[in-house]
Amino acid sequence: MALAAPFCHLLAAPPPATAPAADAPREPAGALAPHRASPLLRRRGRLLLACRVSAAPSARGGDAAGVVAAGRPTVLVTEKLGAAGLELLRRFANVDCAYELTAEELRAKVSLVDALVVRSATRVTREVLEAGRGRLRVVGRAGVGIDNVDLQAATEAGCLVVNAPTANTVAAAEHAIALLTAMARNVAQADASLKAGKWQRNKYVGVSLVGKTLAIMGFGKVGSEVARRAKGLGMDIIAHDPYAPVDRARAIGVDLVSFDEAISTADFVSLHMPLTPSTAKLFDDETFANMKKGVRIINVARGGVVDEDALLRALDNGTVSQAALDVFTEEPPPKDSKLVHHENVTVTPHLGASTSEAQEGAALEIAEAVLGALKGELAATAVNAPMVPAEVLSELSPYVVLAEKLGRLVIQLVAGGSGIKGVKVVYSSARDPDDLDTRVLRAMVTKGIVEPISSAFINIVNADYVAKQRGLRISEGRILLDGSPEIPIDSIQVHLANVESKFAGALSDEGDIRVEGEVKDGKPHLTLVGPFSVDVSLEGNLILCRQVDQPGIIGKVGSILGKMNVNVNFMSVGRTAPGKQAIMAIGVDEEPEKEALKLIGDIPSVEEFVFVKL
Ligand SMILES: NC(=O)C1=CN([C@@H]2O[C@H](COP(=O)(O)OP(=O)(O)OC[C@H]3O[C@@H](n4cnc5c(N)ncnc54)[C@H](O)[C@@H]3O)[C@@H](O)[C@H]2O)C=CC1
Ligand SMILES: O=C(O)C(=O)COP(=O)(O)O
Repeated sequence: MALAAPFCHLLAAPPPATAPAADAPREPAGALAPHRASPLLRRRGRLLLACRVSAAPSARGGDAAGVVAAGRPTVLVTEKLGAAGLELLRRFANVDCAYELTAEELRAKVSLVDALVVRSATRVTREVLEAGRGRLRVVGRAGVGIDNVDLQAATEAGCLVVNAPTANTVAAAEHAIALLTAMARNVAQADASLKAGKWQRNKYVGVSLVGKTLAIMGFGKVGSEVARRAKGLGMDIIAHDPYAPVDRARAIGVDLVSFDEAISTADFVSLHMPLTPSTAKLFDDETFANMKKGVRIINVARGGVVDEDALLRALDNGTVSQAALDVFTEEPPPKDSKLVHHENVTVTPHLGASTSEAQEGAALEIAEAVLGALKGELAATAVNAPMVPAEVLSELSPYVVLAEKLGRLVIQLVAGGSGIKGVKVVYSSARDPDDLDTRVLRAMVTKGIVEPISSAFINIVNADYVAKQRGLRISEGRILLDGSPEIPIDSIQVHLANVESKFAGALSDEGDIRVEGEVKDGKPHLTLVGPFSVDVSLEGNLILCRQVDQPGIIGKVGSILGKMNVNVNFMSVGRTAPGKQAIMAIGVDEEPEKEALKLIGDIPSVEEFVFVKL
């Protein structure tokens, strides 16, 4: 599906996949955060995509053309979503809601859709992403944890993964508190006992929370909200999180401590870290053995961070006196799971995010992100693509086009058979290098270089990955100019070192193929080929001719093209000195017939020429 929006080519490159950084709450110590609803909810009625990158029409506003102009995208939703989010998706896309699909059914369906929206129960494996290759461009996770999505495979396939990281924070934190208090007072067990006709007041004596130490393992969005709430219960809070900013903890009145200190001093341990290779089964026999005897554990994060067999052993030998679990390694857990049936364990079926408020919020948050991504916008919640702020993207938008065109041009100047290894992109700018984020531009140069010579489909998500796979080293350089930092970039040069060129005129004095472009009136222009200055719009197709500078050549070439019905839209001649070598750059709307190109080549003073499709 072709999309009309200006950034659709970005989705058609990335630092390594990283989870979005935790929101740093700034409220005073002890204050509870409100529900972190989606930007849409917060701005009531006005859809502002979290990362709007252009003046493209709003997805909710009157002009839906940005999304649907070239055909409505199709979105597959495989788990129940809040109604408002579904409604928003339906306004701009064909929505197929198909729940409880088998892996085989999912693979079949995914090949027919542009986007897939899931929650935690759908496993978006490499096979699923392979099945979607060529069409599937966005996976939206209506929630936080993206451990059910194979991020590496998505990146390789150029498929953007977005999540909804804020809408269910409060719900998850509230559920952790619910489990903490219910566990301490045996609420679930006492409820079951009373319903079974018993009255067991002595059996269900609980423990108090006030004055007890709670260790929060993973001090991100949910962890910090749990800390605030638990403070209100009079608990002493410590937290362990190797990546959490100390000031955020200090602002809430929480001490960040080492893993060992956290687990050995806490009466209650609440888990709030993501499931990653380094957190898988972090809570094992050894960890439990180092905990305070009789400790109580709450897990509203992911079952996989706990070795469930080890937990069962720790419960049986009394090291852990109680556990409250919302999440399991396998969901649903086996019916005869000893852990689930253990009398000292309180369980819920992954309900952390299941409040109506959180569901509506997450559904809207993901619908906005998916629709924005389908329009080619870079969502603020992209998980496997560079997080480039909206204003930066908006400012760089004409340079994005220029970067890709220069990449396309330079690769077509390479003589067949010469392998490209090193690409250097040099930005001339008066701006402080720290204020110029060039990741998107680098990705687009890569796209321009690799796409014409391969079947690879390259976008902002997978450009770096594909470049690495192909052994392409893309380096960047800066030329600092005096002048106004208002304009982000004066020119972009692309150099290819150690390659032969089929157009010797493009070789710089250092022997590399070199082209340079600028943005003029918002349009990409070619301004330098090798040592020759030219000025030609980088649109459509281009003929580059090298000749000895003399009168009449422009006329000869122009008349050949005219006779062949090829419209010349731009022409520029650059020369090193009068009467010496010159380069003629001719922009043409149509691709000239071979015969026309041959006739141009036959003009005696034309020493070489090349036709390039941009
Ligand atoms: N049960 C449910 O329905 C829900 C579960 N969750 C889960 O809760 C967890 C936390 O979610 P958020 O707070 O939104 O994520 P977040 O990304 O804001 O916070 C996670 C924190 O864990 C920290 N962390 C990473 N590795 C760690 C390690 N080895 N030791 C200690 N800390 C580590 C990170 O630095 C980060 O601060 C995730 O696993 C998420 O999937 C979230 C929402 C609902
Ligand atoms: O957001 C998360 O990480 C959750 O675990 C919530 O999962 P769910 O969307 O309820 O399947």
